[in-house]
Amino acid sequence: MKIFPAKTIKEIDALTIKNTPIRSIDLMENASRAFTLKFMSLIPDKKSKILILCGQGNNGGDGLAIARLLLFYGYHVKVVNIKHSSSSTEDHQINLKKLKSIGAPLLETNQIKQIQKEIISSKVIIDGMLGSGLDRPLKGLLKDIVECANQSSAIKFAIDISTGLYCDSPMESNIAFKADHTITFQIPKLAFLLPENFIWVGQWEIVNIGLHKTAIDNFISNNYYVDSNFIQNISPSRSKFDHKGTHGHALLVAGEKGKAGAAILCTQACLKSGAGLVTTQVPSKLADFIQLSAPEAMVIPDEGINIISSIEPSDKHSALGIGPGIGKDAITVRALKDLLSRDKLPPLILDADALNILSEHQEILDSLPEGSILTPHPKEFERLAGAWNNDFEKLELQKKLAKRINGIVIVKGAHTSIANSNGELFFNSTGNPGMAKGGSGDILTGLITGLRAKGSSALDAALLGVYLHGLAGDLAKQNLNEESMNAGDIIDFLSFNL
Ligand SMILES: NC(=O)C1=CN([C@@H]2O[C@H](COP(=O)(O)OP(=O)(O)OC[C@H]3O[C@@H](n4cnc5c(N)ncnc54)[C@H](OP(=O)(O)O)[C@@H]3O)[C@@H](O)[C@H]2O)[C@H](O)CC1
Ligand SMILES: [K+]
Repeated sequence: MKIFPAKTIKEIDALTIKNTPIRSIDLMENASRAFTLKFMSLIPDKKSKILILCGQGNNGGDGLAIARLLLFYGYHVKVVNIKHSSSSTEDHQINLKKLKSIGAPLLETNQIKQIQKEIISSKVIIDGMLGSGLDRPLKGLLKDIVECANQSSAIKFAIDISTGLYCDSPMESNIAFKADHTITFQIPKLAFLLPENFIWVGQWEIVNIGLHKTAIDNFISNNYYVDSNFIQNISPSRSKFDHKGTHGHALLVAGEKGKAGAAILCTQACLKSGAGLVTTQVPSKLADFIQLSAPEAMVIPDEGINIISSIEPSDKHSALGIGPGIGKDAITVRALKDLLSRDKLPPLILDADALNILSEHQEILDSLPEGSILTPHPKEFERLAGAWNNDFEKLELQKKLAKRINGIVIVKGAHTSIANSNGELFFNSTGNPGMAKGGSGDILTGLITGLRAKGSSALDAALLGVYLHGLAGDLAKQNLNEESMNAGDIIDFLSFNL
């Protein structure tokens, strides 16, 4: 699914109105109906007082239409038409007229005191003040209203996007409506995918409003939201006469004394990727643990008893994953440097301590072969790429690093982002906070290495690996809950059943 900036959404709107064809007021009605149905599924209680705060633009027009629909369904609604501007849009005016014609409880004012009184007495607040048309920081009346609403304990919903939040650029002032839920229209907004905006966005969901498909297809975007439809197009398949030799041979280099678990989890996850063969190289002391915990895998005991001392893939290895639990001993650093000085290498996946070694020896970053995949968590990413002032800047650093290595950079977290060297960004839709535990990253590395070994391109292996890893985490959560699920449980649920 493409992610578009506010400006493009406006253009898609206009093309939808022209080509569907549909009147602009009917598109607003579609959007308002879609919001209302989703809202009703989340708030079935019709007795609690719902306050709808409406601005003078089309976001406010949506708010007025939603009020009419909720009243129709028997909800207890009060509407405030906030007179923050002397003019309002045409569709706003039409919906205001309709609302008045049914005698809806309506307050039209620019008096903060009156609005405060309504906020204090409401159990649910719906924000229809400003949407994607925001073009300057909040101040004056709207700022006061947002501050007052944020102090209320009411459940808060944003129509399309919270008032005060830009769709695709950083906030200039640190104030926006603090939504618990955002119900957005058809196109995900970049702002929703960034950790710093979680306090304003809350849980967010997309509803379809009937935007013109060709218009969406024709606009180019560099940002994508990776959902199950997206993944279905890149999922690998097997054919009848395949054998283990046709599905690649993954080599993993992992573990040091005290970190056998990282190597075990990585190996077990790699075995779930569908790769034909999996070999894990570990310090010799750990070899038996791998053999016992992953009998399907082969093991190469390193000459180092407790550390990795050399990394020597052969022609038969079709991908090489390095890093989980390897430590940063000088001998291991040497082994990684020697590896990267070779002419011919299998596709690489680098994680954990391999990344920390790269951070401390930035010169070897430039010797990574084309198509390498780096999988840092935010702290590892900061060590590699430097600090950022806001999450938009972080995305720029991520794209820059992907370009520098001519490969893929995966920054892990909620909505893990994946950058390629063409300046494209992909945001994952699966996963949950229960996965933020030791070992989770080792599993991702094993899985992506296996997918790469099987023949997926670097980008596809990254997208598929991150998506399936998150999906398995979501299944583990369903069965065990976020607190009690362990990283190892994710492996049990790894599956290509989308
Ligand atoms: N395709 C869709 O997604 C559809 C979305 N819909 C809804 O429409 C809004 C966008 O509506 P729009 O009228 O373009 O914009 P807003 O309602 O967000 O803003 C209106 C005007 O408010 C002024 N403005 C901007 N920033 C501020 C501010 N900080 N303080 C005060 N006022 C502000 C500005 O006008 P000015 O004349 O004052 O400059 C804006 O133009 C979208 O979010 C959806 O909710 C449609 O209903 C259906 C299709
Ligand atoms: K809003």
